[in-house]
Amino acid sequence: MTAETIFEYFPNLSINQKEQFERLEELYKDWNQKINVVSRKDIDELYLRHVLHSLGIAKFITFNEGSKILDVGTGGGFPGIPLAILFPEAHFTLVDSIGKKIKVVDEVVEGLQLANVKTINARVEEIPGQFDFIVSRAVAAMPTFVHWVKGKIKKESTHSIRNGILYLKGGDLLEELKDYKTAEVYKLTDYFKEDFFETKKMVYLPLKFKG
Ligand SMILES: C[S@@+](CC[C@H](N)C(=O)[O-])C[C@H]1O[C@@H](n2cnc3c(N)ncnc32)[C@H](O)[C@@H]1O
Repeated sequence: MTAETIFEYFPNLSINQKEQFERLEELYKDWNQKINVVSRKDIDELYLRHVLHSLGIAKFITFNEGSKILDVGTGGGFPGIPLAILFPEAHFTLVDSIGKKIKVVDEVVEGLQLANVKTINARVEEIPGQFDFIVSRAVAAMPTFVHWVKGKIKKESTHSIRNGILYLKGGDLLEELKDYKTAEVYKLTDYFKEDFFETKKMVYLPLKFKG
């Protein structure tokens, strides 16, 4: 898959956004050679496994101008970087506890001149601030994750849905979500036709969840 597929799924991109998506491959390849943060296979299929997967969140919600989004355990910048390209008017904070991962993210942010991204090298439990939405992929089981972030979600919403967590997850979520009656699960195959998404889901957990 190339950046062209991203443009087909998201047809209203500006020239600048298209260029940013196109540059991602080169930037990640360069930086991954110096500091290995993304597996070889994942780098070869960057647009499918990382970029399009991250953008599953954007098929569910459009982030407003000025809204504040926290990406917890961003690793090499996913889902935060693709979402920050797509929503240049929203503010993204990308946090990870591993310094070398944040170093790669910083280089990609600089390479793309992404003005709406701030990075923090810390455990999420330690950072201050409140956000409209918390996004994440593949970081911790839901109860642990909720425990980390529940004080970090703003009560007042500027979106048409309640503020909360948007979490990209795979596998059987029944057990993990059994205590979260308000959780909504979306299949990414409803948005994207590639086989890769067959096991991929997104969980929306609105504020005022139990946990
Ligand atoms: C499996 S990786 C996923 C990275 C990225 N979200 C992705 O999907 O490509 C999990 C990441 O979460 C980070 N992490 C785990 N616990 C964390 C915490 N409490 N605060 C911040 N980052 C954390 C790890 O350092 C690691 O980079």
